[in-house]
Amino acid sequence: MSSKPIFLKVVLLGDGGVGKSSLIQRFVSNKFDPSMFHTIGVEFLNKDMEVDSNRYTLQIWDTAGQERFKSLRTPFYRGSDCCLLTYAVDDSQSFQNLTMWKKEFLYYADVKEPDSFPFIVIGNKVDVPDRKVTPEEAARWCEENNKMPYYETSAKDSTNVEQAFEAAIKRISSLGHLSVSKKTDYAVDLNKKKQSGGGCCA
Ligand SMILES: Nc1nc2c(ncn2[C@@H]2O[C@H](COP(=O)(O)OP(=O)(O)OP(=O)(O)O)[C@@H](O)[C@H]2O)c(=O)[nH]1
Repeated sequence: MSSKPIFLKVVLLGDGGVGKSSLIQRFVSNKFDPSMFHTIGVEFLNKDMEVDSNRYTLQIWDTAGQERFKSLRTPFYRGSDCCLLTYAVDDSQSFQNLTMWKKEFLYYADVKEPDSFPFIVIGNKVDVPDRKVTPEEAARWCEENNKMPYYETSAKDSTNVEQAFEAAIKRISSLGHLSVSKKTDYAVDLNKKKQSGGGCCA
């Protein structure tokens, strides 16, 4: 096992309300809050993980999906090792917007080689019975977009949440992105900034 954890910056993008904050909360704290409020700007949380006998520190950035917060989130895309494009399976529009989210990320993160950048696609809220996006549709989109790995998750009941983050690490590794020297100290610690009352970092 490696002695020092490998640091990776992971960013979640997707429409407002698809469950990005909830997925992160489930992954980091194993909790689910049904009254989660919209994120303003960005925030991040760290989580240590072991995959294939290597230790990692994931710095997971939660971004505000609502359009009005675009200028607050885009400065934080740079330096990302992986982007988790997230939609909700009961919200067709959020699935259709994946192409927009991918473009936004590639542009503002200033990715030089888009075809080999590690993306993962997450279809969240799979616990909801009334789904609007089929797994086949999602798989097709992923296939057409450099064969991005695809996970259907539920932050509510924990389905596939850990697996999706593990897949992110494996995707980074398989696309050869682990060779970049990693620093643990460059990110600014931002306070929670939910509309529910936390400080705002915008
Ligand atoms: N049924 C169900 N509800 C979920 C799930 N994940 C999130 N939710 C609910 O969906 C709503 C929005 O969740 P958030 O995590 O705030 O969504 P977000 O993508 O972070 O939204 P923004 O901060 O606006 O970008 C909340 O009421 C959550 O409780 C899930 O897996 N299943």
